Amino acid sequence: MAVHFRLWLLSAIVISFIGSHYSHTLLVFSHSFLWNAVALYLTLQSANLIWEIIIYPFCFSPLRHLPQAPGANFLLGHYKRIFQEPTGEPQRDWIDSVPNDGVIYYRWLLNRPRVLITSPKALAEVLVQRNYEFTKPARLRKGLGRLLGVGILVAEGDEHKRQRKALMPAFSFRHIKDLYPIFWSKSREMVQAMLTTIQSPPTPSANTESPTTTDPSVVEIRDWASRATLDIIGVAGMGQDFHSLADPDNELFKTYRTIFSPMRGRRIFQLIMMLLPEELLDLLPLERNTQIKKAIVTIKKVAKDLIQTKRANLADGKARDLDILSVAIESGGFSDDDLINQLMTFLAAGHETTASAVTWAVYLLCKHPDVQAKLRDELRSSGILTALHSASGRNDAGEEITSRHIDALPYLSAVLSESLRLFPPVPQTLRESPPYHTTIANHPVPPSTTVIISPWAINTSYALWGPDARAFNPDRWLGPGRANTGGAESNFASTTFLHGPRSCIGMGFAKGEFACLMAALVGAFEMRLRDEEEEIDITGGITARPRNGLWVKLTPVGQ
Ligand code: HEM
Repeated sequence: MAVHFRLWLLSAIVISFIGSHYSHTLLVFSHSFLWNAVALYLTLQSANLIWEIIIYPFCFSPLRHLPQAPGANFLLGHYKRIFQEPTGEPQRDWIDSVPNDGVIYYRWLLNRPRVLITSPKALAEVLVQRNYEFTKPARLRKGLGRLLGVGILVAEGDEHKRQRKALMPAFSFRHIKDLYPIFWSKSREMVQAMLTTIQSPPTPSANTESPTTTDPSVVEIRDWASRATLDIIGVAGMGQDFHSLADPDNELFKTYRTIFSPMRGRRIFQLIMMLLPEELLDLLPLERNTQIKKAIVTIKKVAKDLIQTKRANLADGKARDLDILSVAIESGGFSDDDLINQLMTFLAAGHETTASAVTWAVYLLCKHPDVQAKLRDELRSSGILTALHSASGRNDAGEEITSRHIDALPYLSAVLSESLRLFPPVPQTLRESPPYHTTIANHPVPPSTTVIISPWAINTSYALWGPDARAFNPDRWLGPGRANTGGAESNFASTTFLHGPRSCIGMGFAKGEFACLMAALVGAFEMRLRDEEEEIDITGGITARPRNGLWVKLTPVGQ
């Protein structure tokens, strides 16, 4: 759009200039260069819009021959559904209802093209074989970079490869396994703090966002999960405890809560973001802009302090750590500004996602009390409950809980895999085809077309998961050879963490902390929804969440 704008403006100026100096037949307003240029620019721009919105999509685009989602409007495309429904929901429907062989075509507002990837083969092509050809769209990079830092999440090509290589040691298999005692001790801290809260009279800061709750045993799960995961990424990823579990008024936590909370008019804001030139968007006097600018100052300050402390520790010759920050500093590949950006990325990407996973797992367990009870039985017979409830935090054998104990719980693993399948915390992500004509699954795709990867849709596709694709069935992950596949034929049937060189670098970290947090929650409490009949309204930008939070009634259980 920006290129076209400049191109048309330049053409109008050049034609007006030639007209006013050499050939008056080119002029509409014979005596004014300026008016002539304006008239020409508007004409060219209108012609271009008619071409882009109507003529090209309906008469020339090769995408018009692809299987198409039904119900499009002449000008709005499929945008009405996309606007009204939770992220990924229309795609979840289309993937099952539109016969296709790897891709589906639909149209965003003003018929902007979208190619939805549906088959494992096409996913492998875009995410693995040709990963660096299909980049993140510039607008997405700018939007993410603004909030999450210009770090590994938004880097492309060789720069991405370099950053990933430098950071990988912090995510090695062995190192992640060594972090389990931290995950477990924070999980215990969380349930102990919850226990204290539900046993004391309600206060505004204990049951946050709870204007209506009078029952102290009802808590908002997402809030607690976010505090726990923020503390975990602090301790395990950066060597510093933010203490947001102990102090819900912690500034960093409150900052993230503000920027990640579902905001009024989010869809409208997103729409403005997509349509306005980025430079203009930043200048608008919107409350959201003010919030983000304030948040960035706070987060950058925290990141800067972390770097200074870590550098001082390293200079004092204190023991070398393998946390993300130490690894990044010691790689020597990042300036201080780069480090701040990486920390911003890991702080946000590393806690909001897992908090979302915990929220949805608790939701599913409330909806399926039989599964919840069976899981608690497994935890009890493994000795985890003893460790959870004992003052020392050790099990009957006097051991502290490590990856060896958590990884030996097949039903826990099955429940979590099934929950991550049905409610992937990142419901959708985008790519852009290269700036030349290409193909996906042998179908022609025009330059710079937006490509949609929808874990929300793929993970519940009937074609990939069979007739019970949308049911909560942890048992599908049990039995020989099923622990990693859930019985699906392809690894690409689940895209919760994506695949390939840009898959989630924190997957092992996330799975470890998720398992510990859920083991502690289920071990400590019997959980029921506050309103059993309430339909959950899903919202979310980067991560999916219940619009009004997840309010759960907790009843403490013994060993
Ligand atoms: C259940 C929890 C999580 C889920 C579902 C999740 C999901 C994802 C997904 C889908 C992506 C790819 C985004 C894209 O390319 O469009 C991603 C990337 C990433 N995630 Fe996670 N994530 C989780 C937890 C974490 C944690 C705990 C960390 C850090 C400790 C982390 C750090 C990152 C980073 C740095 C990237 C960018 C990787 C790259 O581009 O090379 N994530 N995550």
